[in-house]
Amino acid sequence: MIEIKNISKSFNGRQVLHDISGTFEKGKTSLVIGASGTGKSVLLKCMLDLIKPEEGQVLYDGRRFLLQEEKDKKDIRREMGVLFQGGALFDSKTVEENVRFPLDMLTDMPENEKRDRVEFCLHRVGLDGTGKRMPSEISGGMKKRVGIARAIVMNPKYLFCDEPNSGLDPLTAIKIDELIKEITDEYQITTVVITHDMNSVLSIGEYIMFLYQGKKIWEGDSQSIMKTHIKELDEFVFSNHALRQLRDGH
Ligand SMILES: Nc1ncnc2c1ncn2[C@@H]1O[C@H](COP(=O)(O)OP(=O)(O)OP(=O)(O)O)[C@@H](O)[C@H]1O
Repeated sequence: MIEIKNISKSFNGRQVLHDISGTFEKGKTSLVIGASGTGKSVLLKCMLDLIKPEEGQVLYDGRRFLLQEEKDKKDIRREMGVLFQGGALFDSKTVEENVRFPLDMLTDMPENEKRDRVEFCLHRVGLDGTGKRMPSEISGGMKKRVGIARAIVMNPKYLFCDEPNSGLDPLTAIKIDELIKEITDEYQITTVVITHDMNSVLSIGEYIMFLYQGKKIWEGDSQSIMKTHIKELDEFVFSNHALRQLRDGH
């Protein structure tokens, strides 16, 4: 479980996050949604301690993460997997080398165990037999899968996915969503997904935090957000009437 408590952040005197609190539960896929520029990525970076908020704390299974000594953060950092926006693969490394990178950096696991773990993770994301290929030789959806394999290679307790569907066609996006949800459920990970994809809201949002202009204006599950906040979602998040069409069955 991840708890965020009263996170506030400003840049150059302009407040971009206002007193955000919420709880992301173990074994659930939680979404943070909102229009462009509303503070989703800044919130994620605060949770990862890549940006320092002026106020607030993040607790990982009760363990305070912000403002701790670096040595105290190390254990929690090793329990995190991150799927960065755009995948962030190393272009000069093969698929296999990309996935094993965290094992090389953070563990002294024997070579054969590393090989087995990489093979297992590639298998789990449906990429058997692609280990020797270069990122330039695989599709966008496959790159996301490699990113997911790398994010889970350390067997994380916490998984963060920043816009996992960006740049994907709708069908591939649904498959990536399903994979994230399956993995979350199977390994009982606490997963936080930043998205503006309405299909994700409908299909995988077990808990949704809805941000607007740096404030949390709503939280709950996908059923109730569809019932009670359709107008705000349409206007502030998607701006394209697509949700209304879905709701009305067009
Ligand atoms: N390092 C920074 N310095 C100054 N302002 C920043 C910085 N990072 C983000 N901001 C500002 O904070 C606000 C929130 O940005 P953020 O990237 O979190 O939005 P977002 O909701 O993730 O948007 P998008 O969906 O487009 O990625 C924006 O106004 C942005 O310009």
